[in-house]
Amino acid sequence: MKANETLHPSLNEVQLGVWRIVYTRPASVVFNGRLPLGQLKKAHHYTRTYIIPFFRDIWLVLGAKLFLLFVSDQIWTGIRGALKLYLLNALMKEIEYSFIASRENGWAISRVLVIRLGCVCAEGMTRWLHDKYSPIMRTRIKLHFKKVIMRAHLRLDLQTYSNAANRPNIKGSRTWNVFHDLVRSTAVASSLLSHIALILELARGERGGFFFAIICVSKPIYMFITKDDMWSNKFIAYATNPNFLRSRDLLSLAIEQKYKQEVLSGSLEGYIMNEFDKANTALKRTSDEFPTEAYRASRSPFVGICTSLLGDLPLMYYAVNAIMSPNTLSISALAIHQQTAVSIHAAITRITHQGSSINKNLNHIKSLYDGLNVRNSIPDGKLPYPDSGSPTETGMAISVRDVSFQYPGPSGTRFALKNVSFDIAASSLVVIVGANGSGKSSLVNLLTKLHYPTSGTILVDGKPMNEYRSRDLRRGMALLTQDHVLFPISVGENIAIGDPDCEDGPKKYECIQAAARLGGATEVIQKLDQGLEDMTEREETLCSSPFPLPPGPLKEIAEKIERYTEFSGGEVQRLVASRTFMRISSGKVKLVVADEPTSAMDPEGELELFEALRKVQDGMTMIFITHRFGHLTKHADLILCLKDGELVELGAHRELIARDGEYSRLYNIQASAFAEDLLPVPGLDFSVPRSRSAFKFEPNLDSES
Ligand SMILES: Nc1ncnc2c1ncn2[C@@H]1O[C@H](COP(=O)(O)OP(=O)(O)OP(=O)(O)O)[C@@H](O)[C@H]1O
Repeated sequence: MKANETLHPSLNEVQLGVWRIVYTRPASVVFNGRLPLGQLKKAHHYTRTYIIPFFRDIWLVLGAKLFLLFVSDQIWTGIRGALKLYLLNALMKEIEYSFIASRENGWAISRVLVIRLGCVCAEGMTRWLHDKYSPIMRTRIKLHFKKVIMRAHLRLDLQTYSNAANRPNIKGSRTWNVFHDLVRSTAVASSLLSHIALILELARGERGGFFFAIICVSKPIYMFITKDDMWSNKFIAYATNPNFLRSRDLLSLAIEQKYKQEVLSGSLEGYIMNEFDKANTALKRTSDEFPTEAYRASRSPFVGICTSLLGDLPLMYYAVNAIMSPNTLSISALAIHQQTAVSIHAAITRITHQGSSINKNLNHIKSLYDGLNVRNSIPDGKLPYPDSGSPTETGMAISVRDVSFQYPGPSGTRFALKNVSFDIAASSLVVIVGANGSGKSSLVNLLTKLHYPTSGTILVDGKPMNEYRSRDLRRGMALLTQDHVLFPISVGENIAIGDPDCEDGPKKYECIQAAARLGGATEVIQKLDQGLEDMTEREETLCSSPFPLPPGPLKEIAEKIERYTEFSGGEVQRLVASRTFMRISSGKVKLVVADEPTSAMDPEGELELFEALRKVQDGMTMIFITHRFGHLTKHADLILCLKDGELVELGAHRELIARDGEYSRLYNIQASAFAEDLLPVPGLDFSVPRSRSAFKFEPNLDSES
């Protein structure tokens, strides 16, 4: 936010040291004579749509017995404090009475003692039950909601998924905490109510007791009233001080690994330290404490002094009372009142904390259930693919009719594609070229139904794409991009997952080996300790003590557990390409799309991959995106040349060279750099450069044309 921007009337702002805090104004607490109907309606809607389904699901997962056990345990936890205080009060009174009256009072004391002991035993018993059954309940709830959340994530298409608001913003492990927190609110509420009941009960039995009770609860009430609104409302805090921001950036330059190489090679150590000192000197005495700390330091001492004085008020009252009219209040009453006041204070504090955590928890539940009901933005059809009308022996035929496309959300403000039309014949080899940002990837995202055109139509085998079942259509496609990654599973499964329907057995193993060969990954796998069984990177599994492990056998075990194989960018692309060949081996693929899948590969690997793909092309349409003009462009049946989201040229290589337009311009930029260095290579139907590190392109094409 800029300094001169005016603030919305619903917001307040305050500067604390280097931080600017903008927060929503607290809602008016003054009752204006009308029921806050809007709020009530909202609460009703929330309860019906989110809270009841959440608790119903948990009831079903836990079963009635465990559910009720948990809830009653929480209520008991809430009231047992007040009950114990009540019994303590009774006990102290009886003891006091026997002292003052110098009379034996054994029976009454024993009776109260036995009840209190029963209460303490019940407390121990419920704690044991809680410890025994909580892990069972926690596991059941977590597992159930993990599955629900996974399903909610998996069912969303890419276009819908890219909007973070459509994704459940909660982890399975968090659901237990949400449930626990919500039920704990009943414990806090019952604790507050039972302590209030206790203090009223105590007040009833003493002369002046009621006034004394009010004095005892004055501190928690005062703290509740003077509670700070800023942090309990929605707020943002952002650093505005340029010197603070600079010193923070310089710190990250010094300590973050990603900058290390450049800092070292540029000998920037001295510069960074000097600049850091300069920024800190310029910061002068402006506090860079975290906003909450800075706020605490900025508060007036008045509230703190009043709070402490109110805490001591019961003692003062008792002392004055003892001087003025002795014997009106008992010592035990003072102790119990004080203790009750402390408990009420604790309950009120917990209720205020609970308020913000309830809000957070309700938002988690909302995002969970909303996530389950989000409608995918890409329409799904009913037709199976390939349907009875599609030719079985040939690849996918595609027609793009006047398609324009704009990415959803704030980032997609301009059209990535504008009025694009073309036809791709079944089983043809198509290459898409164009400068960076010209719309190549966006186009294949539409052809593979990962995104959906803003306007226009795409026909697949003569029928609109959205008439087919998305799942079937995607099964008939294989997409290979430079961004594809290895999954956190074994290397073998990373390849096998290309054809998830392939049944385990020797045939599957052979298919994996063949796919690895075609993807150029055989050597990569041979280098691994456990071959196909090797694990790729995975989520951390090690849980160790918070102290750093000293060198020794324990550390060695920990290192072994954390070990996984790291692959270079080119090796990852070879393994991912193998996955695509595995997919192709399923026999269901009718369209292969490769979006610069060899960007990190060496020239030999790239050449082999393109050759392997062309060899298996039979019965499939293939679309390649490339910046490198050469083997692919020469053999392409159709080249689509994009510029600024528009299809500016289409045709075969020679036609486009002859046209002397955008394609020819891009081609000549590359060709001119290497044309003189090329020699024909025997055994290949096109020439490759003499040097393996040289950029490959197709020689003599101009002269041929
Ligand atoms: N997820 C996205 N959200 C919003 N805009 C996007 C998104 N992806 C791409 N764009 C925009 O769409 C336009 C076309 O991008 P696209 O990735 O299709 O180009 P490209 O030709 O594949 O580029 P490159 O050669 O660099 O891979 C660009 O202006 C880009 O900024």
